[in-house]
Amino acid sequence: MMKPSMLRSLHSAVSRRSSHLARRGYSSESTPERKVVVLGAAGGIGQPLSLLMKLNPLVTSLSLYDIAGTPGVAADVSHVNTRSEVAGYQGEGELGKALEGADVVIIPAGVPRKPGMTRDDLFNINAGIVKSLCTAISKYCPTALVNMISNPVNSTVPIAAEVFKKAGTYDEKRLFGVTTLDVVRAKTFYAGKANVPVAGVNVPVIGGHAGITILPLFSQATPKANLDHDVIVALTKRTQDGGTEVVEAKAGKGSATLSMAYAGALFADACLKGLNGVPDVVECSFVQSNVTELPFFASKVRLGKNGVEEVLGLGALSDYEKQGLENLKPELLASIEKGIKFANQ
Ligand SMILES: NC(=O)C1=CN([C@@H]2O[C@H](COP(=O)(O)OP(=O)(O)OC[C@H]3O[C@@H](n4cnc5c(N)ncnc54)[C@H](O)[C@@H]3O)[C@@H](O)[C@H]2O)C=CC1
Ligand SMILES: O=C([O-])CC(=O)C(=O)O
Repeated sequence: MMKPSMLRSLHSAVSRRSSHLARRGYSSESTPERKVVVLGAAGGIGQPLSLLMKLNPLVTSLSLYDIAGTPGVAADVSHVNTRSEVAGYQGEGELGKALEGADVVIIPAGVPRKPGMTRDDLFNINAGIVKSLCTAISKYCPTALVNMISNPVNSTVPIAAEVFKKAGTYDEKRLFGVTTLDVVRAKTFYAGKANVPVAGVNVPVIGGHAGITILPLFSQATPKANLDHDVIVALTKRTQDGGTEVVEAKAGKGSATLSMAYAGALFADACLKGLNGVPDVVECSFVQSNVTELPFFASKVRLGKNGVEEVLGLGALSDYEKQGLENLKPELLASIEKGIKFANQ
């Protein structure tokens, strides 16, 4: 029999934990039912991302789809004792069932790079995969928020937009290119150079998601640090080449999967919080935009009940960043136009 004093302290520990979770938007009893779908769930990103989404208390239904291998991943993840129910779907015949009723669809389906390749070299295979998956999304869950991870993001997001436009389901508020890994890297590399605890670091990253189109704004990084210009240049280059650093280290065995799963889970969590009405959820993402003359652009975005609540401006840029912005525009525009052209062929 528990003593009353022990019961009181247990009760206050539980309420401290619940109010802490509620403050972070995680009050599991009161949050609505949310279905999250992972397309490409048996892949290098898909598997750890599925696990991380299983750990998210905002998710009530987790739907794992791939062309092969999903029954095993779903059975495995389903044993984790968290809130969501897990279901695995395999092959095109089950895609509709996988998608029905989705609130958020995360897409890490497609081939990854090998050393010596650019992200654009993935276009020929991944463009077709994304086109067919988005066609299914427009049919089975046209109001879901779509988190596009498949590369080249600078082209796959415009492809998705065109597919949705053709189907009459396009809403620019609901389509996101996931650029969170660029932010994750910029924060990590900056904390190392600035010698500050990484947990408190913020660095916006704008532009797109390939090479020089990735533009971290270290002039806006917090906490402030007086880094020399050559350090900023090196940090910028390392952030832009972060993907290649991993591709080379994996030496033919693919690209970033674990850090990407982490980044994808962070972004999906932000989307869910926005849907649930948590205020002031801001993340960088590649979205339809008019902050520059380009039709799609990554910048800070406020997330809400309809997806994108507001695309935020770029803020003040250093001369170095202004130059980087001008330099990235032709490449980013060409990738966007390539995606639009492909989708309309
Ligand atoms: N946005 C970002 O920051 C990042 C994007 N990526 C990209 O994510 C994609 C996936 O990378 P990995 O997981 O490493 O590749 P992977 O090859 O390990 O996994 C891809 C999965 O997609 C599945 N797939 C292929 N066609 C499909 C279809 N039609 N429907 C459903 N699933 C399908 C495959 O069966 C496989 O399980 C790549 O395009 C990669 O470049 C990777 C890292 C970061
Ligand atoms: O570099 C790649 O091919 C994968 C990717 O997008 C990243 O790691 O940022």
